[in-house]
Amino acid sequence: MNERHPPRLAIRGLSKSFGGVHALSGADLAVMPGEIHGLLGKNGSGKSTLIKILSGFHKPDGGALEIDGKPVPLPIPPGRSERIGLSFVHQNLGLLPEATVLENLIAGDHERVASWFINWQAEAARARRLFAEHHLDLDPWAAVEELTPVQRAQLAIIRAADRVGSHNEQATPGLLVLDEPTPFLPIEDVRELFAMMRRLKQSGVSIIFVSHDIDEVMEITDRATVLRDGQVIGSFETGRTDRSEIVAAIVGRSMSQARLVGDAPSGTDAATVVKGLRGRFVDDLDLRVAPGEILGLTGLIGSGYDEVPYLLSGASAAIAGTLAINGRNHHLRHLKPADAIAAGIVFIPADRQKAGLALDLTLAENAMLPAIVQGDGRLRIDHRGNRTITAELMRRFVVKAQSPQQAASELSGGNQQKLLLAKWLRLEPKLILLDEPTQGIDVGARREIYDRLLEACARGAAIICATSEFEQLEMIAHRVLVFERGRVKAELRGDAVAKSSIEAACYGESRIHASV
Ligand SMILES: Nc1ncnc2c1ncn2[C@@H]1O[C@H](COP(=O)(O)OP(=O)(O)OP(=O)(O)O)[C@@H](O)[C@H]1O
Repeated sequence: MNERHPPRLAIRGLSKSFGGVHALSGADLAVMPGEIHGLLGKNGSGKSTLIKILSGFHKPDGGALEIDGKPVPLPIPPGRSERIGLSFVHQNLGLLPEATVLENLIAGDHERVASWFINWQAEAARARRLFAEHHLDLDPWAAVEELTPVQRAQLAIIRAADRVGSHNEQATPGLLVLDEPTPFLPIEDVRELFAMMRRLKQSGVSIIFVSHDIDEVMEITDRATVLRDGQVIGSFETGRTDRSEIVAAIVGRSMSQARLVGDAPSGTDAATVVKGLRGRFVDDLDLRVAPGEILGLTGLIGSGYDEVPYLLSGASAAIAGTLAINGRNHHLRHLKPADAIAAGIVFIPADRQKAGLALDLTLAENAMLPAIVQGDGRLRIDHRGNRTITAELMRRFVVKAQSPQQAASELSGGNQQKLLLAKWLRLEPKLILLDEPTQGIDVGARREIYDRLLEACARGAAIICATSEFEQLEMIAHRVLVFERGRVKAELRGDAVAKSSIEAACYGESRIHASV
């Protein structure tokens, strides 16, 4: 980080309202050359709004921007970002899966593809040099859909760095904005990305790293800025700041990370029982979960734990296996999602935008959908009643939105996730299947989600939660199954459900059954 230069990026008094909502109020932010700067804040705190102003998507109501000490007029015209030294990698990475690595690298780079003729061999040689410089093992001719998730993230980041490096009119290495690039990546891959970010930093690139993962922010950033309700609460040197201080700044109060559940409920009379489950990754799995119990499933990537909720809900076809719930036995090969819902099973997938919500519909319409599926097929919709119920769900699940009639697409990512949970828990299901339930949810709202899940348990629901977040399991799981190669490698219960022992079980070699 170079302290003598003017900030790579300086924002002063940036504001933006949507209707009556102050998404951003007078926000200040400074990022130095070669600095990795975290941007933290609760769901709906204004992070995306700030970034969308920088990318030229939103026109701010007021505020000033300087890059490398020079004023830049706002709004930024669409398509100008790279020329002023800014480049963006959003969570979906913006890659074309069917195209090659090389095509993705130059797609949309108008200066490179403006001529009549693209010299593919020369472009491939250039790409190879670029990848070698950044220690990346990428084949320019490989299809992006064949890359691993971390390679895709690396490609998106290197493309952004390359663009800003070559098009920036100020000839500096520029600033990259990485908007939650890691949530679907396992820890080993996150480390690989961090190594790449450190190398970019060494070459003078500045990075804004948006994340809900406080541990990641503490590990990779030099400083971090916290937004709350559209206002900057403060900027911290992460190496010198306590984690709990940052959490308190995010949520506005101190938060305990203590375990929220006690012993698993006793008595298994009415348990959900799965036998002989086989899928693409899961191999001959037996499990049972009692009413009122939260069973966590975890493991390293590819271990198969995250396939289980899809197989038990009919979202993916099982090869074999049975599920007994409520005294009825279901053959999982033939189970359809509608059968699962009728049997009292709900599934909340990780990919809320593609698989969870109808983004063009309103919040109330989204909240109503499961009730239609569950109903008798006759469409008698009580819109007014539904709006009232939705308003109540919004209050209970702390969904920050203007009204039940707002489009789901206008909600911040975390608020979309809370809406998704509200919509399914409204059915008071017997078995709740979750895949990464708090992805993109801020630390304060997580606690509220956990409380809603614990309420569902108290009512007698059983929960199966697949997650790579060990801390989450420590807080809410009565019992944890750790997977390896599609099979259960370790079972942890009671006080043995701790972040450290889950980590040890994932990375350890032997089969362990720890319980207290
Ligand atoms: N296009 C829009 N129309 C109306 N309101 C909006 C729009 N975009 C954002 N908002 C509102 O502005 C506020 C800030 O939202 P923003 O998306 O910036 O939050 P965020 O910090 O990125 O949240 P998350 O972590 O959940 O993604 C929220 O109250 C959101 O509902």
